[in-house]
Amino acid sequence: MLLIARGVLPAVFAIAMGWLVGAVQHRAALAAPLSLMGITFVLLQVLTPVHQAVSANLGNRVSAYLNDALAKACVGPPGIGHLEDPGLSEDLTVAREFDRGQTGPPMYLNVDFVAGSLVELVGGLASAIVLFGFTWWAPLVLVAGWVSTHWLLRESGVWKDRNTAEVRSAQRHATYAYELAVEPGAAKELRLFGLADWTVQRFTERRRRLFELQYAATRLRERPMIWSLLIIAVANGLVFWALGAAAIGGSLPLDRLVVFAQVSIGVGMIAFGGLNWALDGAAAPVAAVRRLQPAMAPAGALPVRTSAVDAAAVGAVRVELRGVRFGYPHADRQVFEGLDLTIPAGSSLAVVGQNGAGKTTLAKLLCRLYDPDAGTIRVDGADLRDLDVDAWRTRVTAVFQDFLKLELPLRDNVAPAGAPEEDIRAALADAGAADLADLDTRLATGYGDGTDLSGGQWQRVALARALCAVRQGAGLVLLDEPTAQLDVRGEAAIFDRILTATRDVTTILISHRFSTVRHADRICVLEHGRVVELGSHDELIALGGRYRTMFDLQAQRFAAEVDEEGMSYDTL
Ligand SMILES: Nc1ncnc2c1ncn2[C@@H]1O[C@H](COP(=O)(O)OP(=O)(O)OP(=O)(O)O)[C@@H](O)[C@H]1O
Repeated sequence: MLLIARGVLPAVFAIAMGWLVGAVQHRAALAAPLSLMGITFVLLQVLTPVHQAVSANLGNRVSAYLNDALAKACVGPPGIGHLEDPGLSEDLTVAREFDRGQTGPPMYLNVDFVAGSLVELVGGLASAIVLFGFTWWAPLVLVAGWVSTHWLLRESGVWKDRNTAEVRSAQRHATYAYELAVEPGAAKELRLFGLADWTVQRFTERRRRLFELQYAATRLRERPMIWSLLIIAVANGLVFWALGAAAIGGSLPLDRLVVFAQVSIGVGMIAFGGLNWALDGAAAPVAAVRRLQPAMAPAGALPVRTSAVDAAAVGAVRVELRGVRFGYPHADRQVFEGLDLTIPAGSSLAVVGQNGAGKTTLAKLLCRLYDPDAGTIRVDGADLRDLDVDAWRTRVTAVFQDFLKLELPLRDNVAPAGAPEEDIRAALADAGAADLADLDTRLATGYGDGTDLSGGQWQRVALARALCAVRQGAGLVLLDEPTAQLDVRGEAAIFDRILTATRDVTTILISHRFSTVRHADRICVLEHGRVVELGSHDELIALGGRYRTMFDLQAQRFAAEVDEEGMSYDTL
């Protein structure tokens, strides 16, 4: 309504002006035409800022809708393949970054442009309708002339090529360099390794490339420009010639001439303005989100079998992997090529192997973040794919290497889904973090009551989260380098407590530290996607194979340590 009202006002103003001229000519009363002119003028002034506010609001709502839709598309799938899929990452960048204003106006401005341009379109059409009062062909000629500019100049649209791979890739790199520059996480090493200038240069280069692409797309191409000018000149020449001829011939009185001359100019509002460009700018993130939604769902999907088994069991879990084959999507290398492994319920298994051997991938498969390409993973005899994913995930818990640091109070970091306070405190104590902070202290700086933790302290919190989940019923615990950031003293002390706390559940410990590994009931050595050795520490040492070699290598570098207080640590 607002849009149409604003659009027709210029035509109404032209009519009022003609009425006023006629009234002056015929010495009639001026009050009515003057009032109409006044009201129209005031409305024109008032409606513009109102309209801008409404369209900015609409733009913000569109942004919020897109952000919501993207968040749901990312979080919705039960697996995580869609977030690690290189084929989706460029769309993800466009969809995520659209409102930062780096690659085009933010959504609220785009929507304002679109709304403003639609007002002009309505205004031009309203003028054309009034012009029918002069003659039938004049508005048709003018509208055709001005509409042709949309078609002819469309080719020069700012972001006509916005969705090309080159634009998206330049955009992604520019964003990456920008984040490196502004995020605190990268600040230390950027400075230490002298990368600050490189980052700025990289950002500037990518931005320049984006501007070049933008300019190339914007550049008015000569031929369509000349055609546009010609068509518009001919159309306006014809109409104004006809208006002049009619006025001179006496068939068009002055008041009508004033109206028709004004609306003839007004039809020009239809011309190619910011509409196409703004529509492109507003449409690109919408298109990216709409492409992502259907693409992400299958990439992160975990097929549900019809014969779903209830996973609401309790106690330690028995895990069996048979002939498991797995490769990450789009990767040319298989991580597992027929992995066989059995982990009895209530036992602890340490997994060792070189970097990239697949230890973390094994943990991801057991959490069912991915399904194997072939083979089966059975828990307590049931195929993991037959279990309800959410129910299974209440039975498995993990500390990953890149564990989550929630900007929430310590209490919520330990029990994100809630747990009795005594369990939270006990879990913190088991992780050696009993005195870390008050449970209600927010673990983030930048808040009045917040505090940040050291790397090792954060690791204890992540450990406490897993141990708290054990108290809530998890039967399988995956610990991926759970003590990597702890000091030797802390590690030795905590490890015993972890073993006690996880005594009744099945534990899989991934570690390069043989001082912790040796405590596990059994140790498995992963190599080239297979188990090459399996047994207790003593058995594998006696075997004299891969484990023995790795153990001896580390043993040469670590002797029993005695600190300044005379305490000795069994580092190996
Ligand atoms: N998201 C991913 N997409 C593609 N390939 C991946 C992905 N994550 C891991 N890989 C590859 O899978 C292989 C196994 O990785 P994984 O992280 O399981 O090794 P790891 O044994 O845990 O290594 P580390 O000891 O360094 O932690 C590696 O070759 C790695 O490059």
